[in-house]
Amino acid sequence: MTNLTRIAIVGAAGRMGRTLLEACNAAEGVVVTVATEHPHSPLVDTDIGAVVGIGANGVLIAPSLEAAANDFDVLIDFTRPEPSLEHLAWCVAHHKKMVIGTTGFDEAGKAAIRAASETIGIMFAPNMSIGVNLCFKLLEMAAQVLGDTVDIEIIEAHHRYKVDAPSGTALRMGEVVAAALGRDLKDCAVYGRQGVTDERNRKTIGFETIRAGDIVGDHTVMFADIGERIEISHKASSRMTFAKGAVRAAQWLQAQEVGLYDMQDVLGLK
Ligand SMILES: NC(=O)C1=CN([C@@H]2O[C@H](COP(=O)(O)OP(=O)(O)OC[C@H]3O[C@@H](n4cnc5c(N)ncnc54)[C@H](O)[C@@H]3O)[C@@H](O)[C@H]2O)C=CC1
Ligand SMILES: O=C(O)C1=N[C@H](C(=O)O)C[C@H](O)C1
Repeated sequence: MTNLTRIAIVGAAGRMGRTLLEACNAAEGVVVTVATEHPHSPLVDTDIGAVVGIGANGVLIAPSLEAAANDFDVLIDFTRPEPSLEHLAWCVAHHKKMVIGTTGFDEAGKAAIRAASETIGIMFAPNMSIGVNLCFKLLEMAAQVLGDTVDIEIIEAHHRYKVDAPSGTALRMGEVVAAALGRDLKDCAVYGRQGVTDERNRKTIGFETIRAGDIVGDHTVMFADIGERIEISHKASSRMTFAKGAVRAAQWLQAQEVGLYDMQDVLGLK
């Protein structure tokens, strides 16, 4: 009986894919046995270790998961919603466990993930850093103590290449705060402001998005009253914090039954 977890990384040449390979390489008990990229990528058929700069490891980048059914235990997916849902369907068909870090799913995509978790084990989280998941707990406490007396604003900043807004983490922060206040985020979210806005409605939760340069990922939730304000902030300075969390999640998920889990489950924060 071995504790080795064999990992497949899809989107392996992306920003997170590359960092995941480095994280797996540095971790004990995991080995990357499968790597894929978009079928039109010029990197298909090249060695992923050589691409990432950690030295050739004999794992060639494949254009799909088609030939990989017997070659890994847990799939890690940080791509885009559309390919993630294709990978999800493949994992259901082949009874493979899946860690999903992709953000930007619509309601139908999230429903597909929930449905798939009746057949396979899935760990789905918009942010896999320990710090952000601790912040979710702090936010819950802050919202419960401060109640409806404060104005709540969520400010996030990311690199120029990010394609979804607000970030998945910012939206989850909004959900956590809204739930603690007995609100539904769908009814109280305000995304940006412009022109004549009228005075602020204290029951709303505002979102502001910054896209600039190479910012890895900053999130601040502001609880502002008259006379004082509290800010809970997290700033990621390296993608390795997300990658280490994803690798930890894959090892944890290997031992779990069918079901839908998040990073709070992995970290024992529930
Ligand atoms: N949950 C978390 O902790 C984190 C989540 N993310 C999310 O992860 C996602 C990816 O982020 P990045 O790595 O920055 O993006 P990226 O654009 O650098 O990487 C995505 C990769 O997926 C590849 N890809 C696209 N279609 C594919 C297919 N059919 N098969 C295989 N590969 C395919 C692309 O070619 C690209 O290399 C985003 O949704 C982002 O928001 C990012 C960081 C942390
Ligand atoms: O796209 C990114 O880079 C990140 N995306 C995640 C999100 O949308 O919350 C997590 C992290 O902040 C980096």
